[in-house]
Amino acid sequence: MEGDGKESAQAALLRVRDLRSRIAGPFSFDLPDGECLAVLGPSGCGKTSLLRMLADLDENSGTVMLEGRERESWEAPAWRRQVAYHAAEAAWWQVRVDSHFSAGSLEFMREEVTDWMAALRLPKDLLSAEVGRLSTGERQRLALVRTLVRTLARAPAILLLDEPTASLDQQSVAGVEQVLRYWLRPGRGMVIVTHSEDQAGRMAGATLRLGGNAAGRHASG
Ligand SMILES: Nc1ncnc2c1ncn2[C@@H]1O[C@H](COP(=O)(O)OP(=O)(O)OP(=O)(O)O)[C@@H](O)[C@H]1O
Repeated sequence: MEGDGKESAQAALLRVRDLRSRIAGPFSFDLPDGECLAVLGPSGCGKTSLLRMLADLDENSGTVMLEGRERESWEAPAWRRQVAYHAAEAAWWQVRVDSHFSAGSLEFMREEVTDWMAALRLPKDLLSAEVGRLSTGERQRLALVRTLVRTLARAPAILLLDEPTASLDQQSVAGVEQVLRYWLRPGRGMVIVTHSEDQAGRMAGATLRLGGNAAGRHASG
């Protein structure tokens, strides 16, 4: 995996060149099909900004291509369905957990959701629980289930994960990583922001290290 205009040996699922906003970048890298890129760097260096630009949630310039197709040729809602941003702190706006899933999706994806809940060490009845009674860690893991359900029927699909295990215990971290590894397969790619070198080593084929001034550059394998 590399940036800087050179062709990567493996076809890039996501290609990023000179992506920047007024606060972060420029960023250039290739994400090969079926791979995970870890983004590391000190607080405030622009990691969240990078993910939000990739998802086209914040104003940005530069080139982003998915499967060789420029982002500008996608309708914005279609792009955000294929390139899903998973925030460090997910928003919950309904009383019950299951009200946050689109109609029928939990039933349709029952098998996968059951597997994920088990791997994430979440009792199945939490899906019908009230959000207000959940612990922080339960909310965090349920938010991941929500994001995964959103992406499951998409191809290609990119998952942009902002510190998905930030406040979790070791067993829950292992569960999240297991679920993410299961999710990653041909036609999919993942960018994970983490403060853990160990997690980057376990999850990612390449690492993008950002400097301290929101100016990061190229991925190194
Ligand atoms: N809307 C905004 N307007 C101005 N500055 C912003 C805005 N959003 C973020 N910033 C600044 O841009 C820089 C990068 O923020 P960003 O959230 O991307 O950092 P980060 O690397 O994800 O940090 P952390 O590890 O603490 O989550 C920070 O200095 C932040 O204060």
